Amino acid sequence: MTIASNGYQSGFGNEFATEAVPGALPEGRNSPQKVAHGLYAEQLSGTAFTAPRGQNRRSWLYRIRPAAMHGTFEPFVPSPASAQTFHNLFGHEPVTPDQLRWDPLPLPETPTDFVDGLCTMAGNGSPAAHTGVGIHLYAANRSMDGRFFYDADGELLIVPQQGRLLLATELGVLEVAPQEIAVIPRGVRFSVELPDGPSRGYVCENFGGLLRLPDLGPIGSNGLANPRDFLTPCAAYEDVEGDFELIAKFQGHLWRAPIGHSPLDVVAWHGNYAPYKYDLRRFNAIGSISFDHPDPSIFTVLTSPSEIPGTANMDFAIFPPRWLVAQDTFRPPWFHRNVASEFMGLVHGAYDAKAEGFAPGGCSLHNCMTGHGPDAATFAKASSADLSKPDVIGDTMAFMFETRAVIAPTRQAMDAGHRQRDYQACWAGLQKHFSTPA
Ligand SMILES: O=C(O)Cc1cc(O)ccc1O
Ligand SMILES: [Fe+2]
Repeated sequence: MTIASNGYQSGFGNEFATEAVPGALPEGRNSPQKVAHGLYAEQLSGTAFTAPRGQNRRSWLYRIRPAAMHGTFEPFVPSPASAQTFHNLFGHEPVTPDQLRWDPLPLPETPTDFVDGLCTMAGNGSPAAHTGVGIHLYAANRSMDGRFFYDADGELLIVPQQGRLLLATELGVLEVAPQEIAVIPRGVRFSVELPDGPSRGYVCENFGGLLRLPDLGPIGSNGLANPRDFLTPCAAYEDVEGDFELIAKFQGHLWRAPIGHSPLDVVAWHGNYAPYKYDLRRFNAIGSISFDHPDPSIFTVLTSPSEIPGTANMDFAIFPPRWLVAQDTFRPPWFHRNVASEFMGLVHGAYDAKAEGFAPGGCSLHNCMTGHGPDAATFAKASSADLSKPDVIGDTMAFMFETRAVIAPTRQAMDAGHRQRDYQACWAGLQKHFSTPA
């Protein structure tokens, strides 16, 4: 099953209007007595009805059958019937303050689609509390076939690391390649195809405030991720019947229901609650042109606000290619401890704070007040680098999910064979250089 893409519309959070069949969108009203072409009208709300206008998100869908039409949900049993690895089972045991790092999740050897291939690494908060995040990896080798998924627990920020994803959603088709990201709003049904075969990446499941562009403050009206570079699909649908499966993630657990038709049957829609994608290479990186390495908030692509102004539920920041020109400055990230907690991944190339051991597809976790920073090799090199020349970090794309709450690793992440149990050794070679002056 493949739905052809009908292209994209540009802009972040716009009031989009799109129809795959001319005349399918009602004019001047949302819910006429009879919708054109015999379609059903359905509202999909992503925020409270009464959320302030600037944050209110909803879309009107004109579809072949309403979303209510499916069989009874029962607990989803994965196939092969191994343990369910996609869940929100974090925060129930003591969290180590150690620095943690993992090699890439191995690609599967048995047939595994996107939903089967999700593996929860860490998280905080809960879907019930509408705060926090679930952090997952995926590794898959086949397209979802007759299977559709939605996440009622949060929006999904998907960061492919290997292989493109074709995300066929109710609101249209997104093609997302490594170095691009996609966001699927809470509740939107979709199916994932893998045009490049074995694929893997990262997913942040955001239980909290919807991702938005950060304020720019003194930066001004342009810069960082520019709104027009966000792409939302035009309406595209399929009209197919069959013996299909609808999988829901609801309150931390997976459920399945039979469904006799494809739920990707939205012929037209309008509104501002819709999936989108963004090419991280379009990020306008801004940094120091005098001295000192800035805080990484300067690289925020999207932020999920909390109820405390300036203290995000989750910030999605990237470390893209850029020039380093700062003078009399240790140019890579400094040693630091933060109140915030940091889960990092690497999509491409090498990361400037870690000379070795942080591989594309790998990830690390540095929690609240846990000391971290450049490894010994990076420190030695940068402390004696020639600062009379600018440095270019050309071939890189790292990212961070930074949260205000501690990110608790799951038991399966702690026990995983790909966890680097010797990670702390990367700082062991840092020498003592000081001796008290006589
Ligand atoms: O720990 C990290 O590597 C992420 C990070 C990067 C940076 O440039 C400044 C602070 C920070 O936490
Ligand atoms: Fe850090």
